[in-house]
Amino acid sequence: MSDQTPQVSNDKENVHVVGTQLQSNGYHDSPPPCNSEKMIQEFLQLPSSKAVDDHLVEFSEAMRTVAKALRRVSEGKASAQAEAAEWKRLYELEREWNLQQKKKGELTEHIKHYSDLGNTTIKQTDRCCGKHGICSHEVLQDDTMVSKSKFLQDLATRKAPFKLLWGCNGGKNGQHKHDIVSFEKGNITTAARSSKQISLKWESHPQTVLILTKPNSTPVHILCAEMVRWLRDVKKLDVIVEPRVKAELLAENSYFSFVTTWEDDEEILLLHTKVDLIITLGGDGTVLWAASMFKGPVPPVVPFSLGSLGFMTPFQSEHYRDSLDTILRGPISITLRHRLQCYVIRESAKDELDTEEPILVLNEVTIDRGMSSFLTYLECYCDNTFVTSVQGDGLILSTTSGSTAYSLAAGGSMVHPQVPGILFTPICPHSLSFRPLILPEYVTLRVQVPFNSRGHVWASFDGKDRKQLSAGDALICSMAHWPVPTACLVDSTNDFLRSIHEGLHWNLRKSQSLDGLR
Ligand SMILES: NC(=O)c1ccc[n+]([C@@H]2O[C@H](COP(=O)([O-])OP(=O)(O)OC[C@H]3O[C@@H](n4cnc5c(N)ncnc54)[C@H](O)[C@@H]3O)[C@@H](O)[C@H]2O)c1
Ligand SMILES: Nc1ncnc2c1ncn2[C@@H]1O[C@H](COP(=O)(O)OP(=O)(O)OP(=O)(O)O)[C@@H](O)[C@H]1O
Repeated sequence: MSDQTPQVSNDKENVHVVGTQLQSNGYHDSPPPCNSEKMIQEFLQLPSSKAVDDHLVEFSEAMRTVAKALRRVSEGKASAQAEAAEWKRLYELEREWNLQQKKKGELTEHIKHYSDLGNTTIKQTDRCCGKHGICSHEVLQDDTMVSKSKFLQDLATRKAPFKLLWGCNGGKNGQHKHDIVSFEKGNITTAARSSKQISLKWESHPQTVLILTKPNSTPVHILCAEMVRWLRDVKKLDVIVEPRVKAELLAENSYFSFVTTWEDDEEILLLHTKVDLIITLGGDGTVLWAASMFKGPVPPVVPFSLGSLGFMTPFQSEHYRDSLDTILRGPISITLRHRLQCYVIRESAKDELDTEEPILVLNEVTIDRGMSSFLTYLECYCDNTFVTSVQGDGLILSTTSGSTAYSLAAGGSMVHPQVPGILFTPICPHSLSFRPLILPEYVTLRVQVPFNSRGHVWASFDGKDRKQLSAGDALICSMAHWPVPTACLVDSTNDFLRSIHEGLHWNLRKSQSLDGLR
């Protein structure tokens, strides 16, 4: 009771103030000044005061409804934008598929052969396996561009076909199953899983190798020259290198004149139609570089370690002959590393289809505050649902391959690269309750810079190509349809575990001793 007394007297003051203000506004008469609790109680019972309370309650309810409606409108707009972008992407895939189908009839003998094996585009997922559950790869071919490209014409015309098999190192027991969930006889089971170790089996000998090298490194240059000789003299293969590397090789010895390269960056778009195998000499950055050169399908990548960490580079350069012998013979275990496809939509865009060129990332797209000292303020949507606002240094949307890179440093989980998913990891969030998320691979994420954002933010793609995003701009991100197949030293799981142990010293701890125990 003694606790309540001061509260009543506070109410008394409040009531007096409210009553006076209302009188001056002319809504109703104010109660007389009161000196006792009894009078206050009586006053509170007055119908006029109740009417004021009702007004206030009604007013605050109305404000809440308006706030809810505004929020729904903004969420609705963002989800409509995300949906439109998704429709555009699907439309483009459809168009691309139709074009390929049209061209198939005109293609040369060997392209027909590839095409007959099947196709792995999004529209083809239900048709990509033969009756033995064996998937074949897709060959995208643009004859007009190929005919313009002299260096590609000079190369052997036939690209080595291969099959992809899901199972244990291509063994007979494992086959790719499309139906992960089965409901035979009304019982739902998940007995058949799709993500078994994938194995690549050549159907004819690979003929063309693209070598990509880390620049400005003497050991890399020496190894590259030696490897090119061996591939040509012993393995009788065609070798393509970057223009910079060809110049370096020719400066060393005119013997290397057989090595081909491209003159025009447009020709890079066609490399996938001729290259059987990509060899990278460098670190993880060189693998990212190789992936970034291919905006569509990517030939299998064999990453040799000549960097400092080498998380994605399991092959040792000293043993390159043995490793390449094994790989050229096949079958090889591969990791299909998923990529993310990112679009920027500017505030000034005419409509949701007016996006900038898509950028594919193997590790992650990061949206951060750059040089700005303000907190980033980002509104995030997943398909049609508002996820959260990020207030902190930024946000990382990462692939599972990238889970061991920047996302890991920001507190994200390490995820096996064969797990399909998108990691949503905040960078230094100014909140005690923000934890990283892992979202399923089929979602489309939208990161919106709201109009009340205090500054610009910056998007970077695998640590490169920074783009400024201003208020009203948005970034759309979803899983790309073109993964990066990387050759494994042993298999996906063994390589991943070895990398986290050797590269990151994961869970390194001295063993407990038995000393002192009875
Ligand atoms: N705080 C951080 O950890 C931080 C900050 C910026 C960028 N990065 C990472 O650097 C990447 C760019 O790599 P780079 O080599 O061109 O730049 P870089 O030369 O700055 O090297 C970054 C380091 O990250 C390692 N790395 C790259 N990808 C990895 C992966 N998937 N798993 C484990 N480690 C990986 C590299 O080996 C290298 O040691 C970005 O994609 C980003 O993930 C990390
Ligand atoms: N072919 C290339 N052309 C241009 N730049 C490249 C090429 N290959 C790699 N780079 C860039 O060179 C830088 C260093 O390469 P990389 O990361 O492979 O070497 P590292 O730093 O010694 O190794 P690690 O990543 O294992 O620490 C990266 O920023 C990468 O993007």
